[in-house]
Amino acid sequence: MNLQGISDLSFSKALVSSCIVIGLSREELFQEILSIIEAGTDPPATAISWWIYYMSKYPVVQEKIKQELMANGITKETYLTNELLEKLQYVDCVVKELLRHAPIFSSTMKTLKQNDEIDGIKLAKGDTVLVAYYNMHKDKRYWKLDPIQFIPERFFGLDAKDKDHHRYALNTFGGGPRQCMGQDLARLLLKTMITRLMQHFTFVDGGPEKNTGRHFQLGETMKPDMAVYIYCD
Ligand code: HEM
Repeated sequence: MNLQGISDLSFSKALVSSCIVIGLSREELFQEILSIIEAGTDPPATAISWWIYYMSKYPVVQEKIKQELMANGITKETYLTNELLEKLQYVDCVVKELLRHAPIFSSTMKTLKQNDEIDGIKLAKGDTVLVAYYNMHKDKRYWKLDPIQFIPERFFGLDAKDKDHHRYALNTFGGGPRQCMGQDLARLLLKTMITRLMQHFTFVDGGPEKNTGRHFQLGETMKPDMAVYIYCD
């Protein structure tokens, strides 16, 4: 799609007014809108794919989510509200563990605005640093429970061993002024989708040969290589 392609759409006039107000060119504003649409669709969809993969490997987690839904009176017919979702603490931890575990974006790049030094390594203004989220999320130095395992309980309850993890050990949405602007929406979206899907389905492992969990890059994010059976509840 190019600018010409949207010139007849009704929001075209609003677009031009917005450009004037915020001081962006029409082209720049258009690119901003495109990046929000792209950033807002592919990453959550990838995250849900990974969640389905992990659920197929960890049936006990699915069972616990379903138990939490039942304990809160949530059935297939229940209309999900914010108040209801807020009660689902175990699902919260599943989302957190998913975002720790899944390599949706495995890293980000940052350019230094001033000279610095990290662990004795001298860095100069203008240097580019790769921040490897995925490595930090799986680094045994920062996690008390085995970081390779999918364990939502590490964040949950009185005995949550990794509740007070190093603040940078879990960094799915980046940091600083360019961190993900959609992170609250993404968490809400994931929690809602997980709850809805668990009301209706159970995911079963398609076997080690097809349901490998190896990741491959497609578009901007890392997708899972998976094959699961889906049973309607
Ligand atoms: C699970 C879902 C998501 C993940 C894992 C994710 C992750 C990220 C990451 C890692 C960055 C780069 C941060 C950095 O370099 O410091 C980013 C940027 C961004 N994200 Fe997300 N994101 C998700 C969902 C969303 C949603 C739902 C939206 C919008 C509706 C969104 C909008 C954006 C935008 C606009 C940026 C660029 C910010 C900038 O450059 O100033 N993201 N996201």
